[in-house]
Amino acid sequence: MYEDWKENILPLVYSAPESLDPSSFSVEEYFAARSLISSRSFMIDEHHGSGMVPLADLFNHKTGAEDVHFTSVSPNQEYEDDVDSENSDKSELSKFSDHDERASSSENSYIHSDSDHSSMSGEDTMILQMIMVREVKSGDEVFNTYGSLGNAALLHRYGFTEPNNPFDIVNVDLELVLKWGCSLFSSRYCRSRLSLWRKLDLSGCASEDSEYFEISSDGEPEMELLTLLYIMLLPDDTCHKLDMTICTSDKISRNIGMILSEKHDITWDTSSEISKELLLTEKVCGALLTLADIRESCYGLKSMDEDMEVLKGCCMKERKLYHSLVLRTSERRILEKLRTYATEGATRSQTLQNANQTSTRRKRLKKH
Ligand SMILES: C[S@@+](CC[C@H](N)C(=O)[O-])C[C@H]1O[C@@H](n2cnc3c(N)ncnc32)[C@H](O)[C@@H]1O
Repeated sequence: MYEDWKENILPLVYSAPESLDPSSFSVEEYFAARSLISSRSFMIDEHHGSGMVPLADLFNHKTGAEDVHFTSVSPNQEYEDDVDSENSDKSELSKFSDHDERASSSENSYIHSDSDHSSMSGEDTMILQMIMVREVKSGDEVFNTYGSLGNAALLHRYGFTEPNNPFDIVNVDLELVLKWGCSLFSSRYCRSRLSLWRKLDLSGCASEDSEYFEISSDGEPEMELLTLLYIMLLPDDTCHKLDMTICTSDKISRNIGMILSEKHDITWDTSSEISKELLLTEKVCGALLTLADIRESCYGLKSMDEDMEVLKGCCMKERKLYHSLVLRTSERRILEKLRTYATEGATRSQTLQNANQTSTRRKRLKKH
């Protein structure tokens, strides 16, 4: 953004220093103007990109409970369609920030033009319908929804958070996972395990300058993270075997599934995907617990209780403090759930291992 300002705004100010007050065109002013626009812009379509839509940006956001809904329709459809049967061939309009790659590729970030009347075809006559989809009492606020967004995304794009947001997540950077790995193994070891993981066609979520994994609001980590931890902790011989299998076959998921099931003495259904249960070994669960601690340390020295205390005493006038505390405390609650998830996973893994050992012993006894 700074580069944008330097390239586009600064030359403008230099070109007309008498008529343009430089203080109105400072980098801070530019950032403020950009946030105002991006928090109110919509993705129109592939052809037009993002833009302002007068009136559609009137409404504040409520998660999963919109009162008003936007759809774009062709003029012919407008009078034919029944307002209640809105879903079939109309398209959705949603808010999005033009900085975010995920948002720009997510389903509800576009007005999906129906093919016959695409604005790309030159017919720029799509009509925007603003439809009330709920009863709203007179005097009550009418809400739209900007999508299924966690608090970090809401704060980053729109400058606010929602308490008890069911779409909240915690991001764990790949860098942080590697930091954990390098505390146990050499960096060469970690790099080779990471490259094996990549050979399985896996990756984290990508943002501008980092790769990360999501922990959902109920504390469940992404499959990709579990697989990476699992591979980091595999014994060398199993790892080598996996590497060889990957190099000689294209049925990657099936192969890793077979190797894992072999190791755990579990019957593997070749048509099924690798399950989280299979990956949740005691060691992987231990790694999750350490990762939760490392991630929590990013919040500094204040404890969760201290944060909650400050939040309780914080009024809405202190907007920045309030929203940063809602974000912090909700993320820390998710990390707590991740710990519970890992602890329960470790117990299940232990039980499964004990059961397997008992059954192996019985089989051996029968043979004798
Ligand atoms: C599209 S505008 C919504 C109309 C808005 N009230 C305005 O100022 O134009 C988006 C901005 O409204 C504010 N906003 C929207 N929903 C909100 C909410 N649930 N709580 C607090 N602020 C909200 C945020 O500042 C956000 O950047």
